[in-house]
Amino acid sequence: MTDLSQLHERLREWLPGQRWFGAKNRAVGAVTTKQVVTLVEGEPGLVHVVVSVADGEDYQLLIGLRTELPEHLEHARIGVLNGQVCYEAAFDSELTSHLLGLIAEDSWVGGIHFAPEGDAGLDPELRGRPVGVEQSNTSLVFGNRYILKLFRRVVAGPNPDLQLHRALYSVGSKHIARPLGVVTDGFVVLGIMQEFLPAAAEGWAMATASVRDLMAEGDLHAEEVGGDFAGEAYRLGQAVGEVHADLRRALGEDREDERRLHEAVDAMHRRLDGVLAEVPELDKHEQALRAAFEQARAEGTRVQVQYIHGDLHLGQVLRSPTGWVLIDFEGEPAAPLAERNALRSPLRDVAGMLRSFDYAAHQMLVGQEDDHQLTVRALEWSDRNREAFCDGYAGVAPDPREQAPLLRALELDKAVYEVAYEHGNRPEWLAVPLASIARMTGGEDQP
Ligand SMILES: Nc1ncnc2c1ncn2[C@@H]1O[C@H](COP(=O)(O)OP(=O)(O)O)[C@@H](O)[C@H]1O
Ligand SMILES: O=P(O)(O)O[C@H]1O[C@H](CO)[C@@H](O[C@H]2O[C@H](CO)[C@@H](O)[C@H](O)[C@H]2O)[C@H](O)[C@H]1O
Repeated sequence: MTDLSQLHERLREWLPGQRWFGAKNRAVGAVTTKQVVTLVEGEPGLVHVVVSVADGEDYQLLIGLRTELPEHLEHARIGVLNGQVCYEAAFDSELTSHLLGLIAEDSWVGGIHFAPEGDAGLDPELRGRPVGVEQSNTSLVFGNRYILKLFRRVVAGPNPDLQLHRALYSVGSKHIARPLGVVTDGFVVLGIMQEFLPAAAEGWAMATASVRDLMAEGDLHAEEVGGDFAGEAYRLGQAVGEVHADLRRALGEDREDERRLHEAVDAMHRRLDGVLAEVPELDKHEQALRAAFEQARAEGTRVQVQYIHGDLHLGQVLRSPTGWVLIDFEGEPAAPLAERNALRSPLRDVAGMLRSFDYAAHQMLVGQEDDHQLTVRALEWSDRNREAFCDGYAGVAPDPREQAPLLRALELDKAVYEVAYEHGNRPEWLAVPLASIARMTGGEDQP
């Protein structure tokens, strides 16, 4: 095994600068190497590495090795090891192309299995380029036909993204990208490859463009402005309802049960405890949040549970020419695997999407001077699209609005998660979930 110990100190500095690194708001302790596998020998070389950071998180790295780094890869430099430059290999298409070849040829290298799914029939010759978006993981697109997502934080156990894609594909779901390949070391799913949808637009980009149109025409209502999103929000609601039905069909569901409601509410309080300890700005909302959680318990709504997406928002849905497609069934990146693999209420996904409409409408106001007209427009856009989404969902599944206290508690619980997420990843956006909590509970900090 290549000795990477000379690189550990450098990785301690480099890791927190990566978008996908989960422990950004904590000091990184010692870094140790768990596994090193040489995937490509020679110049340039490619090694697959799993490192542990001191607080027990494991991360997957793809490290390129060259004696000299060309100018266009300089931004990817990590450090120097035995006279060779080490760098983030995801940016080097000369190296990433090997990954597709390994999957297409169903290969084993040093205990790692690169396998095609079913009769995928992959073309091994396409070159890979990284997806240019901020991500929790790293995705490579091959010739606009395949997309390989390499999970950065690796956790042993069943991978919900892979399991749920396989299950949905097996029942012919219209709303997923076809699974085409998997990379695993037997304990951990390291990556999954899917059909790439080149003509698809991201829901977040479409929704925020619609909000921008509305803001530019401050005197008009949402339905009077070009780029109204309500028709798409309705179809998205239908698609999410259909995916939930497909997941029930493929994997079953569990009966309604009051115990589950208590467990769900207890988990909301526990999450709040954790976030309060990290983010003092949330203190003033504690009482109102706990009251909303308890109201859901008191209403005693019975909770039907099943497999769900787990982290549904407008950045996880793509509008393809034939309809909405849901991606990334991994669940919340920071949640423990057991929780991400558990059966949960489908209202959780509905709540995630409702939060996202609120985000799309209000993120544009962050850091701006208060403008009453724009604030009213943002609320109007959010209400209109949230209703349209619920109408679409209710056309194919039980109407989520019939369980209003639980839905509200789940939305607030998601907003608490977002407070922690923004605090750790995008502090300048912390105001977005905090203002939503204030609006929903009638508290301070309302814009
Ligand atoms: N099948 C696909 N076709 C086209 N683009 C995709 C596809 N899957 C993912 N993407 C693009 O890659 C981005 C990241 O994918 P995602 O699975 O959400 O990764 P992460 O878990 O890192 O957030 C998405 O926002 C989308 O723009
Ligand atoms: O897409 P990921 O699985 O990485 O999800 C994480 O990052 C999301 C941001 O990229 C974050 O979503 C929050 O911001 C979105 C806008 O950027 C908004 O649409 C979502 O509603 C909001 O929750 C997500 O929470 C996090 O898990």
